[in-house]
Amino acid sequence: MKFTKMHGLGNDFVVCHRKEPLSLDVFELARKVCDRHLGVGADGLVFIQPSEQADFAMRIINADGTEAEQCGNAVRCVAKYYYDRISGARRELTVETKAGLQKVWMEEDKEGAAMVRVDMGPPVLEGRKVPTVLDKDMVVDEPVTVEDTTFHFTAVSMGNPHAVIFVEDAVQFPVENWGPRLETHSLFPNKTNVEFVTVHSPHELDMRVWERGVGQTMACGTGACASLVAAVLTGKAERRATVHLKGGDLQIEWNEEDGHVYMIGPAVTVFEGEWAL
Ligand SMILES: N[C@@H](CCC[C@H](N)C(=O)O)C(=O)O
Repeated sequence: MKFTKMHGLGNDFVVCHRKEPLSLDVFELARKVCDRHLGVGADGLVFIQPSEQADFAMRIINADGTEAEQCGNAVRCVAKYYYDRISGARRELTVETKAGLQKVWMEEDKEGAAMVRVDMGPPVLEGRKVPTVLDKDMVVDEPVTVEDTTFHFTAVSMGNPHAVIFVEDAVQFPVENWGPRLETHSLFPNKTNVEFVTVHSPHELDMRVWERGVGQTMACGTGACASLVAAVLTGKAERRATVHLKGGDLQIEWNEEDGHVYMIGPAVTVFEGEWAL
């Protein structure tokens, strides 16, 4: 199986372009390929597949073998892959994901990294649709208790679930300690991605993430979108901000006119390889 190793701000993927579906267990394959000691090493295995509605479809399987509905950093990577090899000079592309159709624009290259703009669609805020057991219209600043510590979270779905928690200092926050316990808390029957966020100014946020099915990663595109939406909902930020992540910055905008969230960030190709099936 030929693959390309790619990353978006250090959130890394093994990208595989298949015209035919693989006849083997792709979830087991993801676990093996993503293993950082015994495999290629990645946060996820991503398939580019044919689509009837878009230029191509993307499927993302987390390192633990669970499938996610959406992945912002992977969308930028697959768009770069398709643009470099397939689309010719066409800069506007469409991608089908489990969370819906997305429009992507290839912007200028900066020092080897393509900048990619993605329409991530509207956030879903209804408590019943965001996979929590809370039966509310919106889940904003709700308490969640782990042992004797209570956090307050805002639930935002960008196709995949996020619990955004505002903290004093996201950069120093012990993500590895609280992340796994919040990811698997009984409030989140489908588990959740967890973002720890500090708002420095209405246009600047620090974010650290514990990703569902992966662990702490260097960046999360959908997490950055969810964090800005949560910061706007709680009156902490304006609709356009820079989100600083471990791996670098994303520009996020929650557009007032169409209600969609737009993300701009880099996508990088690292190397090509072949995995013996
Ligand atoms: N890194 C991603 C999100 C990947 C999926 C996530 N782990 C989930 O299970 O929802 C991003 O950049 O959005």
